[in-house]
Amino acid sequence: MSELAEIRRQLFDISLELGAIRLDMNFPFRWASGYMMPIYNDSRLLLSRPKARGLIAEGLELLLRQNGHQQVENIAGVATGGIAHALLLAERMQLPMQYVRSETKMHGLSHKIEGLPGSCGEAGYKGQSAVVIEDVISTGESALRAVETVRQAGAEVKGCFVIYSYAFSKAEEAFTKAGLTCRAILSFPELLGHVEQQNLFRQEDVEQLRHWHRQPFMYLAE
Ligand SMILES: O=P(O)(O)OC[C@H]1O[C@H](OP(=O)(O)OP(=O)(O)O)[C@H](O)[C@@H]1O
Ligand SMILES: O=C(O)c1cc(=O)[nH]c(=O)[nH]1
Repeated sequence: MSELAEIRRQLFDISLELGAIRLDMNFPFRWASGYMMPIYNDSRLLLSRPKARGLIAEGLELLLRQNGHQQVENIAGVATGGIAHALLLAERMQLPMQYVRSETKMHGLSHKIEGLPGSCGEAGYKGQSAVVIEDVISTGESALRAVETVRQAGAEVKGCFVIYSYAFSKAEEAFTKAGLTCRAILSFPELLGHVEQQNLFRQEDVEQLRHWHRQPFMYLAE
């Protein structure tokens, strides 16, 4: 088993043990995008386990290396879900870290990006490279908004790296349009493989989820 596959296996095990991944076909969860969906992954729960924190830092660094970005100069987390994960990676790689708010702060120093030294003006990154770290990718809108903010602040964004992605084609197309790759340690199709192999969900739930994933944005319209 590759190093990343082993990290993936352990992170799925911990997520399922913690109850971070929840299914409810009858009372769906409201997502940030407003859609009501039958599954929710609270990846923030992983932060409660030192073991998971280590695996996340290792997994993100491996993904960066696999994609040739080990020389990146900045790690930027998407607020709020991506902040802690970005910090874990920045600490491991001993790199500067920032986080990107969804809205500009309306008091204090009026920042949208926190952690940039100097005036944090439009060109705060001064042409340096950055990667954007997010916890979950559903539609990809939150991460791509942060990418745009980091670009506007003068960074060359090398890619987006995340803990868990639903791997929807809608998100993949949005990243392609933004000229960016998004790589995840864990994905929904891998989750289904993991739970099926270990018989962790009822087979009818697995089938329903597989069906849902083909046309997720039609879920309640069916
Ligand atoms: O790909 P998307 O469709 O944008 O959805 C994913 C986003 O949703 C969640 O954030 P949420 O807005 O719930 O806030 P939080 O990070 O502050 O918990 C998650 O942390 C991602 O940022
Ligand atoms: O799209 C979302 O809001 C979302 C989905 C999910 O599974 N987990 C999460 O934290 N956010």
